[in-house]
Amino acid sequence: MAAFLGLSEHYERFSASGIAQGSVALLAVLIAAHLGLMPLLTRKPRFNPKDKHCYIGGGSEGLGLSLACQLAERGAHVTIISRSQSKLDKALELVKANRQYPAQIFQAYACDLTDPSAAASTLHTACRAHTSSSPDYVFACAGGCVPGFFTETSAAKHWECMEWNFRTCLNTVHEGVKAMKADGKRGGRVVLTSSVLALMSFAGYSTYSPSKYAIRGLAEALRNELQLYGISVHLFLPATIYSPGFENEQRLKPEVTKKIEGPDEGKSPDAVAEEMLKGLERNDFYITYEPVGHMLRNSRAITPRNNILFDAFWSLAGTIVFPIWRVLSPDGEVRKAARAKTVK
Ligand SMILES: NC(=O)C1=CN([C@@H]2O[C@H](COP(=O)(O)OP(=O)(O)OC[C@H]3O[C@@H](n4cnc5c(N)ncnc54)[C@H](OP(=O)(O)O)[C@@H]3O)[C@@H](O)[C@H]2O)C=CC1
Ligand SMILES: CCCCCCCCCCCCCCCC(=O)[C@@H](N)CO
Repeated sequence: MAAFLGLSEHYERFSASGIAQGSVALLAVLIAAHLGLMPLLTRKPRFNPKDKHCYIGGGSEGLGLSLACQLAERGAHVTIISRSQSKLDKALELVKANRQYPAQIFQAYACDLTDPSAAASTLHTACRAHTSSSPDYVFACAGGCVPGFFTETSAAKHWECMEWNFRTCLNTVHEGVKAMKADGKRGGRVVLTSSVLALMSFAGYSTYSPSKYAIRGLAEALRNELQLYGISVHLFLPATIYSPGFENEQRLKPEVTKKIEGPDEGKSPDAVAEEMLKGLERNDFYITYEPVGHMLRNSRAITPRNNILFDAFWSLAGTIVFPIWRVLSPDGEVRKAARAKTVK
């Protein structure tokens, strides 16, 4: 066909040229990146909580408490925060039961993390028991869900849910990162708890999903920016967790919402906390642990396409273009700035 069109000569010249060889090399790099080989080339410090100060916002129940116990079991110093002192007292006993060695420090502080100044003073107080004035790993787990139909939920309640999830996360992480930066601590980690409902949403979650999408947005910006200080950022995206919080939300949940999320099996807080730790060991940025999460993380989920054909093309183009651009521009520029120490 090419010969018929008189193109064979052009083809031979093209294939011998640097452009063709360069393209093949670029394609090979792309495929390697997509196979997940890039992390092998850019080695990050391994996640090991032993002897580390792990600071958990929302650690007296559910996911945060399970996480606190598992971190204690792995030899970490653990601080848990929540609003209610009575829940904290009970929780701290459970955390202490996982002690591995006498010098492990376990603390619990009552604080409403929606309040930025209370969040700040609590973090600094917790660090006083330690040699370093910043925690090593910060986990933002506080929050919850008030499902309901959009118009049947007051605008004030919508905003309250935003504060409950986004503000508690923001305040915890903001203070933790400022302290790490002031200490010049590298190798710190920040884990933001969002939900699979930050990758798709449907009826009943108009109060909740926006706050979880906001956390996802924060994680995206911080993953890039905190390379300035050598801090890794992770976004945890769990599906249903059978926690005390979930029992409350079930009482308010419209039937239609229950039907839609019916196929989701759900897991215990212990099992979900274990999945978070596995994700941290893999050094994943978006941590998902079941097929629904993996599919949502890699697709446009239930968002309708404008045009199936064009959108399939743009989807493929984006999958190729953005990972390259990320390395060259956002990550490249931030790392360059970090090396040049131009950032104050
Ligand atoms: N359960 C689920 O199906 C899912 C949950 N998630 C998310 O995972 C996280 C944990 O959920 P889950 O384990 O179910 O939650 P729980 O309600 O079981 O526990 C939440 C914890 O956060 C604390 N907390 C809540 N609000 C505040 C606040 N303002 N300041 C300080 N501490 C607070 C609670 O203590 P206290 O009340 O004493 O303050 C408690 O210790 C949440 O962010 C949730 O949105 C994500 C996906 C699914
Ligand atoms: C054949 C098709 C298979 C696809 C199945 C899709 C199942 C939908 C899963 C929705 C899961 C929603 C979890 C909500 C978690 C959460 O954040 C709330 N509980 C708030 O706390």
